Amino acid sequence: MPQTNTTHIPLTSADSLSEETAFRIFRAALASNLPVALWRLPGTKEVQVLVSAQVQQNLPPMEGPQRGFAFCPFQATSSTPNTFLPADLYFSGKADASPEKGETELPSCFWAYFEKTDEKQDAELLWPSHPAGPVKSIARDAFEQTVATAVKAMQAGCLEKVVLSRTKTLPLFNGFDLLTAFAQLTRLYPTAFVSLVAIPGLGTWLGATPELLVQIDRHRVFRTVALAGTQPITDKLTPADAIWRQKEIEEQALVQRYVVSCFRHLRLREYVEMGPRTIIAGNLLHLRTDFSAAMDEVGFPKLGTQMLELLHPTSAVGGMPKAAALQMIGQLEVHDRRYYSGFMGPVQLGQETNLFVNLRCVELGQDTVTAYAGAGMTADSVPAKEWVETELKMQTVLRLFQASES
Ligand SMILES: C=C(O[C@@H]1C=C(C(=O)O)C=C[C@H]1O)C(=O)O
Repeated sequence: MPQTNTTHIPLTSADSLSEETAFRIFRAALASNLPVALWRLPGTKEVQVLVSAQVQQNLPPMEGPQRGFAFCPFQATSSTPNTFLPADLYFSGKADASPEKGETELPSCFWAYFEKTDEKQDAELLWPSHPAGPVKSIARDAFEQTVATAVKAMQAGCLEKVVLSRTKTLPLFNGFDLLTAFAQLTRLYPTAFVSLVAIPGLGTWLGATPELLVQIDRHRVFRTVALAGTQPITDKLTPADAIWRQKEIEEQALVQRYVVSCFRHLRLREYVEMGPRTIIAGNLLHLRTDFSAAMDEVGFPKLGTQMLELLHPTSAVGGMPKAAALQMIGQLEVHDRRYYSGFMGPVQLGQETNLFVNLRCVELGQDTVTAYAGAGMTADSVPAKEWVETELKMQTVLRLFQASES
């Protein structure tokens, strides 16, 4: 079992045994070059894992019957396609559960590695990376100039909000261990969706996101959120004491209105809206409005699939109006976002679908780690503050790579 130095939630021995089974499955999938997803849902302890014999490029309906894991980019291209990993092997991480097989048999080499990995835990894991290598990064001055350009466009009334992102690539430190990093994130961020996805030819992504995109629970209740507005947590500040500036209130209200516009588009009125309230996400506070609708009662049995199509990319990662914001992102960002600010998560596993926006994440190269983070800009944005905000967001995961930064 990998050593972790952050143990906020003590694991019982049954938990650590099933975590170890999930990790063994993950290692065997990497060794046999198979697509694999490992995750821990917010507020739960179980580490779940899924392996596929091969990936599909079309997403099935989110309401079933197909079970699997969706992994989709910000914008699909030939080098970053939408992917769906069918659940050819799924382990729920529950203490009394055993791995369940799906439709397609995994190759025998997977089972050979699965038996073997027990003794060879320390063998170095080789994970897939994107064939084009790390994306471009931007220097502070240039980023701030870019923000200033966007602010001018918003002051001129061309658009209301745009989310601009940047990246930072560091060399990986000696002795970096992928599964230890995953385990550390699960302990550090009990309310985040913690994930590690490795897909041959596409790359390996690790993250702890606070943002739900689409949930369909076992009672067929649909949920989504409008998350935006950011401030750092300080020692004295509890969510109840947080004071928000007009800029953040407006920024979050734009996302909230965007979600409402998606419901309106479907002519659905009977949804429940709660908030906004302040929530904690690692070292940051955000404003969040929660939405829900009982799909069958409101006469929208496919609401999850329909809303997913309308929501992504939300104005929490794109902007408002959407088309103008996406165009500006294409013009001003120097990197391809790949799977950052896309969405991912289990589909119809444990009778639920849970898709999250891929934020607070890093992409792993063979000997590099690239963090991605963005911030919502409005006409009132101050470039230097937006740089700091993206730095803080990157720290959510990059703090595990501190040895890389020295
Ligand atoms: C874009 C990111 O986060 C999003 C943008 C936020 C903001 O602009 O305040 C807050 C939360 C997220 O919806 C990111 O983490 O990279």
